[in-house]
Amino acid sequence: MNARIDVTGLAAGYGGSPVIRGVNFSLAPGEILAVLGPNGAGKSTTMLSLAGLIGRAAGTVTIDGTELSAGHPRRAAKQGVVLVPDDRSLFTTLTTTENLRLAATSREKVGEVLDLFPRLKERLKVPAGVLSGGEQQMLAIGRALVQDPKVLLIDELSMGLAPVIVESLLPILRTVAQTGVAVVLVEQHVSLALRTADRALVLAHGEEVLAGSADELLADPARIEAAYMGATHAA
Ligand SMILES: Nc1ncnc2c1ncn2[C@@H]1O[C@H](COP(=O)(O)OP(=O)(O)OP(=O)(O)O)[C@@H](O)[C@H]1O
Repeated sequence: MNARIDVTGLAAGYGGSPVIRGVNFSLAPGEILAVLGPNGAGKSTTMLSLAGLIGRAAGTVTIDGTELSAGHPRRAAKQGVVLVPDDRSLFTTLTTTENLRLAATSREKVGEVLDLFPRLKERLKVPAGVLSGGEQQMLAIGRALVQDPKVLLIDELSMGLAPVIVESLLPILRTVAQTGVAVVLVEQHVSLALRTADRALVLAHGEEVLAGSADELLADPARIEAAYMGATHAA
């Protein structure tokens, strides 16, 4: 496979104690991977480590074959790995336009994002803090996309949103992937995530306990349930 991101034996944690161990996956341009697992499984820790916000205790990560800098969020972003964090991290007193322009690599990128999210075009002069939850999530994803990512990491897109809003946002990730971006999606809504993704991996207690194609896993909910309980399966 022509990997856009290749993660091998990733371990990371906080204050010297590893939380995740032995996480492996490869993703080609245009693919979507769902990272699933129960609370505390290490999903966010995986994302924070890939984005350089916490260090790497072990393992290698490459982007288009080049080693990704560890523990340096700005360098990771320059290499094309951009995170939409679960708290969305918007500048709430700045307007939609200002949030996008501050992050953008070019004006064209802002235009592309506004074409992807027409709703934001109607809210350009509104402070981010006044937007609805769904609009804030569009803006958070937009802020990541204007940085022209090769790998887009999205932590809990559905956080605090009504299922109907989540259902309307997830297909946009497929549109983004079709431009060649590899998308890694951490999600609590298992079936929504599997319907959006090409492949999935399930973490439990910081380790990979199940991996497979999204279609395969959707067809076999008992395997997912067992994995959530921490049982290990062959891929
Ligand atoms: N800043 C931190 N310092 C110390 N331990 C942390 C920190 N953040 C998370 N942890 C611990 O790391 C483990 C994994 O947490 P993480 O947030 O990665 O899990 P998660 O799978 O994303 O869970 P959730 O779905 O609840 O967000 C948990 O035991 C958590 O308490």
